[in-house]
Amino acid sequence: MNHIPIHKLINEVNKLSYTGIQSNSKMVEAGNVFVAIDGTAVDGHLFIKDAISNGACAVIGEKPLTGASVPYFQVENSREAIGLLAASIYGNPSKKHQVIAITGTNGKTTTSHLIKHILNYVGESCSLIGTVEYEINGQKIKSSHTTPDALQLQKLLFESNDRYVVMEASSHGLDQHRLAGTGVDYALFTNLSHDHLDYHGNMTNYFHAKTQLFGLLNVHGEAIIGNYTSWGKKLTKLLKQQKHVFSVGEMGLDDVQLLSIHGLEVLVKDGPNHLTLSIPLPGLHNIWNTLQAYLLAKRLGIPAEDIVKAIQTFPGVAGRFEQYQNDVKANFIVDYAHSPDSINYCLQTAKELTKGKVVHIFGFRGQRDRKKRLPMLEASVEFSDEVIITLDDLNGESLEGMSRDIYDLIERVGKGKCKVILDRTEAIKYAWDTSEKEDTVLVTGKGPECYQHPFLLPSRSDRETIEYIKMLHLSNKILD
Ligand SMILES: CC(=O)N[C@H]1[C@@H](OP(=O)(O)OP(=O)(O)OC[C@H]2O[C@@H](n3ccc(=O)[nH]c3=O)[C@H](O)[C@@H]2O)O[C@H](CO)[C@@H](O)[C@@H]1O[C@H](C)C(=O)N[C@@H](C)C(=O)N[C@H](CCC(=O)O)C(=O)O
Ligand SMILES: Nc1ncnc2c1ncn2[C@@H]1O[C@H](COP(=O)(O)OP(=O)(O)OP(=O)(O)O)[C@@H](O)[C@H]1O
Repeated sequence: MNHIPIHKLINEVNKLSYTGIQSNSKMVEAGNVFVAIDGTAVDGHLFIKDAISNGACAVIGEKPLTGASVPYFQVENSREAIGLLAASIYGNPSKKHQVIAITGTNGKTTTSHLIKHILNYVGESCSLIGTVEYEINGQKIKSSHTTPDALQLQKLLFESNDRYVVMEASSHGLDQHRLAGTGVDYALFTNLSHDHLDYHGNMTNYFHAKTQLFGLLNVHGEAIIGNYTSWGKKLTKLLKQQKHVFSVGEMGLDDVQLLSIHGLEVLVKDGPNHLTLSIPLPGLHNIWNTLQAYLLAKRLGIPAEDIVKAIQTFPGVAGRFEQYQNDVKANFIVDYAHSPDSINYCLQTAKELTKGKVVHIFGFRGQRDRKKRLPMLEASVEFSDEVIITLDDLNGESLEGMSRDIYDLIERVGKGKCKVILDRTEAIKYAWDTSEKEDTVLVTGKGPECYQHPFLLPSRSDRETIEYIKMLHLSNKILD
């Protein structure tokens, strides 16, 4: 246990041999060390007795304990202790990789996929750990969390034989020390805007959680900051004294400076050089994501011309401004936006691409940051011609409560533009039926992911619904 800072040790031991670590008493097996976590829902210290009766040979926790029948290590932070212990058990696996970790409210997934694509393009192997999936040694694994818990993360790092690991560091993950014991070589910050305040309480705490990533940087590690928001500028200022900081932005001081935009091409200044980059996905937000991936790749030593070519061949990410064009009806776009800022960016992008009207279909995720519902609707009303409010996952929130909230918000900021169709598939069908060829329908929510509850049409995701309606149309069936 000499790799974790121990405050107090009860029932001293000379040498402890153990068979594994567990933070859930129900999963403890003979010889495991049980780590008690004072969690967001329950206090794991309440389950110490259960863990011991299930065979725990030692316990780690934060709170004073008397009368334990096994050694008890009292530490400052149990979640951090798990990470440090797991890293040590697996032989500090982050050291065998170049670890690139990305944080920020939006853009983590897109930027991480871009980076992996560039690395693969130049023949490097790269693991990916993030929202859509984990990919280790070329094998895809279903993702449970954007940032896996400390035990799983260290296991993935251990199993990976890839030279590079690019991972998303969510604010929950950082706050819960899921990266403890991970040395980071490159830490990226994309942006910060209103999200997850149900967990963090306010923007200052949320920002603070994000900044923790930079404390994990190795001595020669580099910070790559999106300097295009006020939070990015604040972070640059904060880190500039002690870290190697590089930035993308609109100012002369930025290492990669955006000079001008010409459709899907941008002119940028990279040090003394000017170059033109083709941006593989529409929208200003994707310009920033691409420039950040470009700068990171430059810092890795990849020649600019290779990066430019790699970016041109980027296929995009499922559900991130994914377009479904057809010959008869509107252009449908499915997007993962679920914050006011991302809705803003997506709708403005859709508007720029559309000759006709822009219709926005979305809902509010149940049991998540209720304070973002109003600014989400405000953004939607401001940038679209028609808004259709529907359901997202309720996550246990009552349908009555959600409906009440929807109608209250429409009453406040709807400006006569909003229509409510609670069945998500019906909402999409309505937009299909009423749209014209020159219109755009933006459907935001879970992108390619399935919704929890079934809707009227036999499809589980927005993508499936659009494909189903298109198929119905093509086969000329009439749906009542
Ligand atoms: C709110 C939140 O983030 N919770 C995460 C947190 O749970 P927790 O430790 O606080 O759990 P808890 O239920 O309070 O229990 C406390 C402790 O008691 C233990 N226990 C409990 C019961 C028992 O009988 N015995 C026992 O030992 C539990 O195992 C736990 O160790 O730590 C767990 C281990 O890392 C996570 O699995 C869990 O994620 C939950 C499932 C979750 O949904 N998290 C989401 C919000 C999340 O993390 N999302 C971000 C992305 C966000 C985004 O950008 O969109 C992510 O990285 O995925
Ligand atoms: N740089 C950006 N700035 C603002 N919005 C963005 C940016 N990049 C992407 N978005 C928007 O946010 C959505 C989610 O993007 P992405 O999945 O890349 O971000 P993320 O940080 O991984 O999100 P999450 O944590 O919710 O998984 C996109 O579908 C798009 O609408």
